[in-house]
Amino acid sequence: MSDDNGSVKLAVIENKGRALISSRPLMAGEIILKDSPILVYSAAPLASDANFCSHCFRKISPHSPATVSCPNCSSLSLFCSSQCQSISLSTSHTPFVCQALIRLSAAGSPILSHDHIRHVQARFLVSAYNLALVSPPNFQTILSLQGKPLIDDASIFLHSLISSVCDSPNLGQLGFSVELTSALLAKDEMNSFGLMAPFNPDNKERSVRAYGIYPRASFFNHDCLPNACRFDYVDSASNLTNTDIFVRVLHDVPAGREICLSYFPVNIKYSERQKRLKEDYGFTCVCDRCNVESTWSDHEDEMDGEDDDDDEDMDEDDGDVDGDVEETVNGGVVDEENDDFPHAYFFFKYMCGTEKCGGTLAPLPPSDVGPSTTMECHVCGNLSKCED
Ligand SMILES: C[S@@+](CC[C@H](N)C(=O)[O-])C[C@H]1O[C@@H](n2cnc3c(N)ncnc32)[C@H](O)[C@@H]1O
Repeated sequence: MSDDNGSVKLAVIENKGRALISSRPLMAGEIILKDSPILVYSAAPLASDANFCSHCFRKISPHSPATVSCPNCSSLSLFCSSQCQSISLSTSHTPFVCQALIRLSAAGSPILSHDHIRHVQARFLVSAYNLALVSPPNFQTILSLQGKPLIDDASIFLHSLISSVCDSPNLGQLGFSVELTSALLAKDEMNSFGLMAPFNPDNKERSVRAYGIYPRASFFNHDCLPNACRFDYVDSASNLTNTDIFVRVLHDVPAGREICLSYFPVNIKYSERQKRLKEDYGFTCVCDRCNVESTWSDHEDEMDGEDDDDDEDMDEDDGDVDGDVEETVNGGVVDEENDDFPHAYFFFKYMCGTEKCGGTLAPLPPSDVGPSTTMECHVCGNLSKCED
């Protein structure tokens, strides 16, 4: 596999599976992958009022003259324009989806007494089975992604729920079963990207508006000191491509190097990162940062600007980052004053300084004259001058 501009290719790495590696030297800020989702579904609780388009997930006002609703489920599904409505009625919001959402949201529906996470999983399953009916190749792509099925109480409950709300004689031909439902849930958990609502400094948590499955971006492995991060522009990008994601490298990368994202904000402490990666992704991280931090005591674990109470909250006062970095190699660090914290430079240069943000900074794409010195935060979107 190669992307549009030939910057990454698919490889297999021992103990990691498929991975994306640079096929040529990459310049800081370069867009190495632009990916469109094959499935996007809402992260909102069922039976809640929609305040974003059910197709493109752009924020909308229910009172805007352009806003239209679904002719069948009315306020359950609003669209930002008749164009989105028309596309959606034959793709993501077919009669199959509409009827399932009406039933799931009806008073007395068994899902309504469950946690938000089950609502979102139910939405995902309806969307995924709909995809199987409207785009079998994309459905097969989802099944080809990483993720081992686990038949547990949650998947048994969700399968029986979906059986009771989804009507289609064609589902049987797809192999509709609790095994398939469990497999889909595993693929979603392992591979979906959250499309975030805009950053609001008053909220501690940045809410996820929708989840998307991106067939090529799903091949990025995790590193606790990533060399790339992904950007989305759900509210600001032009209609119908606004759910695309863009992956940019943080710094220059030589050819043949694995390109990794961090699966969560980088300012999370070692034990929490290991726990999440094990529980949610099924692996033990042995990246360079984890190797260093595994030798730290619990006290030291909290010394790099991490906040125990809030993963998203970078407490700058706790940071060891003081700019005393002597030399850098490829985004790595040589800090002569602090051998125990070789990644100080990463936090200094690539960690967003906006309060309560926790985002990663990447340079804007390079121009003909060279790399940009403006950094963009992938969470709050703030632009700042590069600090060296
Ligand atoms: C989104 S997928 C990434 C692509 C995946 N390697 C594949 O073969 O499709 C996430 C999965 O990749 C593997 N993975 C990602 N980062 C890893 C790492 N740093 N070390 C070991 N395995 C990793 C884990 O199996 C994880 O559940």
